[in-house]
Amino acid sequence: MSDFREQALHYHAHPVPGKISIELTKPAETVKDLALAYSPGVAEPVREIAADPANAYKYTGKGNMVAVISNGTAILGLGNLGPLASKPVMEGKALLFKRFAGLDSIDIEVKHRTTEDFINTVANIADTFGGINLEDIKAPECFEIEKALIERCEIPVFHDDQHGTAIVTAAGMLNALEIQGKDIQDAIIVCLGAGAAAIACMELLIKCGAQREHIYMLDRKGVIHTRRDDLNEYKQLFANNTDKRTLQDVISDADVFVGVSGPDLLSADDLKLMADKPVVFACSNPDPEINPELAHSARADLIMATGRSDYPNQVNNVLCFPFIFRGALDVRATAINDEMKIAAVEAIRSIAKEPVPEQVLTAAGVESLAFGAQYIIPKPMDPRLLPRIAKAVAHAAIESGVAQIELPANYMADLEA
Ligand SMILES: NC(=O)C1=CN([C@@H]2O[C@H](COP(=O)(O)OP(=O)(O)OC[C@H]3O[C@@H](n4cnc5c(N)ncnc54)[C@H](OP(=O)(O)O)[C@@H]3O)[C@@H](O)[C@H]2O)C=CC1
Ligand SMILES: CC(=O)C(=O)O
Ligand SMILES: [Mg+2]
Repeated sequence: MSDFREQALHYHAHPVPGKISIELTKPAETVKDLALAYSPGVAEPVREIAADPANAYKYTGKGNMVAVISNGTAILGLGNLGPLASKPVMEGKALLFKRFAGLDSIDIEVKHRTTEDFINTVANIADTFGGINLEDIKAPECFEIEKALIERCEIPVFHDDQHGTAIVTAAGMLNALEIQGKDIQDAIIVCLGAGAAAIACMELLIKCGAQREHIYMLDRKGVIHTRRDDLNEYKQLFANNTDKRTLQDVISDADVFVGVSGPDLLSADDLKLMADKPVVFACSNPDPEINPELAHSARADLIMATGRSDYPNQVNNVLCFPFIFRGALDVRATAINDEMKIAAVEAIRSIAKEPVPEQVLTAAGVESLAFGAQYIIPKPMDPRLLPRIAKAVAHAAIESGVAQIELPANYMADLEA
């Protein structure tokens, strides 16, 4: 493990510190080049944009640029370690935007005193970008922040830990339940965690058919129930009228466990209490709520997923955010709405049921992958994710009335071939 720690630190430090840099898209070698790129030539697009702000999409990188913005209050499952400490994660998200969707992305870590300060800072710089990906901002402030920024910004604002996680969780969950022969409408669901990811995951599972009264949500104080007087308005939506108080109370005979809380909070004994053929998504990063080896040794009839790349079934928002922004930006969507989110869920789900390309097997280092307990969801390096999700999302944006331009003819056709 310490070897892996050394490798991770070395990866981040060499050959240059960090994971992203800026590249030029125009020649800048000659006097003529500089006259076009800077003074006097740059004045021409300035005048065009001043006359019509939409020209920023024609003459600048705005339309292909996403800002990854955090205040570092919920860095993965590591907690509130501040804005600067979140920078490796935010650079990582920028790397993933570029690698998987060709989107330019820059990380911005914001130090602030009040939530209003944060909102003002982001709203005041929003026009620079084609979209804003909020990241690792803790609940409940994240809900107020996202709502205010959606109202104030003309570009899509998307809190990835809420909606990216929810989309991937829903896609994986529907597939896992199908494999286990269970219907989401009947499933008893335990959600450990009641923050950004938890609330959004459960709301989307409800939109996909789960029954709100079948969901038991827990925070650090235990089960969220109607007699608690310490619940914020978001937790209140999941308050059960129940006498159950502990994880052990609610996990007995549960069909599903979703962990979006912290490391090692689910024991093998807890797992043994679950119903036959359970589904366990232990999504806390970097360390899941239960170690997969421990979980599989406790239950042979289990479908297990984590947020990590080094185990089967990676339920991680990387399967969503690069591609949903690609589709949204390509039709200049003003928002990422529920229709676009559901389109992403269906696109992700369907890919897992199809034969897996050779290059994915090679990248995953396995000989075969087929829809089943060890493969409920596509791998992030699957080249079908980009065209399929982006296209589904762009069409959903057009059909739901938030797109500002039509899709180009044959959109993504070369990548789908
Ligand atoms: N795999 C993936 O794609 C993703 C995984 N995650 C993971 O989900 C986790 C939460 O992230 P996020 O929602 O953004 O963070 P938040 O800070 O918004 O929420 C954290 C929640 O976890 C609860 N929690 C923490 N420790 C415990 C504990 N010991 N027992 C019970 N509940 C606990 C907190 O309870 P309380 O309300 O009482 O403080 C809170 O409700 C992280 O580990 C993160 O890595 C998040 C996004 C994506
Ligand atoms: C994956 C991710 O966004 C998180 O763990 O916070
Ligand atoms: Mg995150």
